[in-house]
Amino acid sequence: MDINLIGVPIFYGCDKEGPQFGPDKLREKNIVSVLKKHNHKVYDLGNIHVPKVSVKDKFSYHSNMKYLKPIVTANTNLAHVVNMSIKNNNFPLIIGGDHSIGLGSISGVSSSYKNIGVIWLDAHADINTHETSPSGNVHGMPLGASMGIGHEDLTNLYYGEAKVRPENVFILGARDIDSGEIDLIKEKNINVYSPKEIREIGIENLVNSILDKLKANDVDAIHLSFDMDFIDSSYVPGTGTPVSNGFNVDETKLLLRKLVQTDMIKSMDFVELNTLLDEGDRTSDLAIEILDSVFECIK
Ligand SMILES: NC(=[NH2+])NCCC[C@H](N)C(=O)O
Ligand SMILES: [Mn+2]
Ligand SMILES: [Mn+2]
Repeated sequence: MDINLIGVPIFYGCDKEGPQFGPDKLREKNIVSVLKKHNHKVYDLGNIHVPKVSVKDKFSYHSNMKYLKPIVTANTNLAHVVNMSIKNNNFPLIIGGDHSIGLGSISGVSSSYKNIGVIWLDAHADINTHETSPSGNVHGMPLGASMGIGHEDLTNLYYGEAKVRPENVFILGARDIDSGEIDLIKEKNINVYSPKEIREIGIENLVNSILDKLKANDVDAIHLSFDMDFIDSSYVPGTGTPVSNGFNVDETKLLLRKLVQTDMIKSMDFVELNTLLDEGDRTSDLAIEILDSVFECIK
């Protein structure tokens, strides 16, 4: 596999400094050589430009979407790089940054395929809108916006259509869901599995059933979006919104490896590493360990 490493040094979506250092931290930890170990060619495309705006302008663009304008700009740039990466037959590995960048990634991926699936590994559902969000943080909105739900500045990103059909979205590991999101999950019949439900079904059974459903829906590629807070909070001090009752490290690796072994995953986000909150380099080292394990299984 020819991998394009794409960094997105942004924290505007979570309104907490730290995630912007994620891409360079992983480079410092030799992410490129770790990926190359598994016989991939790796091209580091560098970091997407993120416009600098002052904290004073947080609410200047919208009253319940903080830093909206620079988020839209950075994500539009990201979408185009991701689209070109796939058109050139590469595998884009997008390193965050906060999870607002899922919108740019998915917009780029969806331009390259007819009908994509999205598997979102996260303690959160990230389907809030400006109307339901309790925080005004855009990193809680990208998956909803990708399905065409929310404010038009987000839903029209890169091109003016929904990027993924709700029936092709699978949220795994969710255990901290806001009330507006619960309503939306019911209304749109979105597939959500908590860690407890995944353990009951079994990791392998779940992956098989997701793949069967996506194939029945005629999906031609799957985008995998991995939020570090998917993992239980006891293992990931270096993430902005940690949640307990998550998977341990081995379960996480097993799930990710089973997912990529389907050969349907054609792009991946890795987000919400906050180096400023980390205990030493514990979470950064774990990030490397997980990516090492995942890319060992990608052909
Ligand atoms: N990508 C994340 N870590 N998202 C956390 C979202 C938290 C909360 N649901 C909100 O919308 O504010
Ligand atoms: Mn998230
Ligand atoms: Mn999350």
